Amino acid sequence: MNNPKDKYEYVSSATLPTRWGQFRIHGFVETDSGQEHVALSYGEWQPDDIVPIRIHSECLTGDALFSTRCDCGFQLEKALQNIVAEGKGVLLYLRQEGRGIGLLNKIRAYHLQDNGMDTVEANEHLGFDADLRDYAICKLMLEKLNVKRVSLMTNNPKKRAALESLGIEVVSRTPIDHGITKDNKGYIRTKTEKLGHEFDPHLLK
Ligand SMILES: Nc1nc2c(ncn2[C@@H]2O[C@H](COP(=O)(O)OP(=O)(O)OP(=O)(O)O)[C@@H](O)[C@H]2O)c(=O)[nH]1
Ligand SMILES: [Zn+2]
Repeated sequence: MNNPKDKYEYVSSATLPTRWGQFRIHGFVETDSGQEHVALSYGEWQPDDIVPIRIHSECLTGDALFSTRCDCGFQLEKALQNIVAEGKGVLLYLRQEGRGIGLLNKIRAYHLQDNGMDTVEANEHLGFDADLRDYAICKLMLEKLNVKRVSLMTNNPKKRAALESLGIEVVSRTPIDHGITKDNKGYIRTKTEKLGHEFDPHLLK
């Protein structure tokens, strides 16, 4: 069981019609923990083509409950729209809620932020690192979908570095700066200052 490939398994695929077009959904599981992840794919490509992709970290509040406290829901929608507009692409939806601390701990962290801490201070106050995410499963997901070269939609340089360390060629990065609101500007500023995210400073004024 030391082979990292044994840690993750592909399970099944199906069609997934969405508001923007007809995707396919592919299910994967982490064998030790039972944690489930999905990939959405759209269109077709050859193995050497550059495929637009987004790695999206689960955010129940933003993705499903319409929260404007972060930019996740807006980015998710924009990523799917971009993929359809490009005619092909992949969204890796990783179940790493709250940058890996889980939903209820994220609510604890939000509570601390309601009382003045920033997103990094709140994680640390709860005894967590600022960002606990692991991207290793992306390798199996992209292999399964025949993707070797990508253009990556993100503002987070750690995602680019993680893919490159897994042997994926990141040919370019596309900023995804949709969904900056009065409710999340401070949060996004902290991401820029403390977590290394790249945002156009004019958007954060
Ligand atoms: N612990 C914690 N997690 C948060 C908080 N706000 C959002 N998240 C989680 O952060 C993750 C998204 O990370 P972001 O930093 O917004 O963006 P990113 O994925 O690093 O980078 P992009 O690709 O540019 O979107 C999701 O899992 C959210 O649930 C917070 O205040 N505390
Ligand atoms: Zn979010």
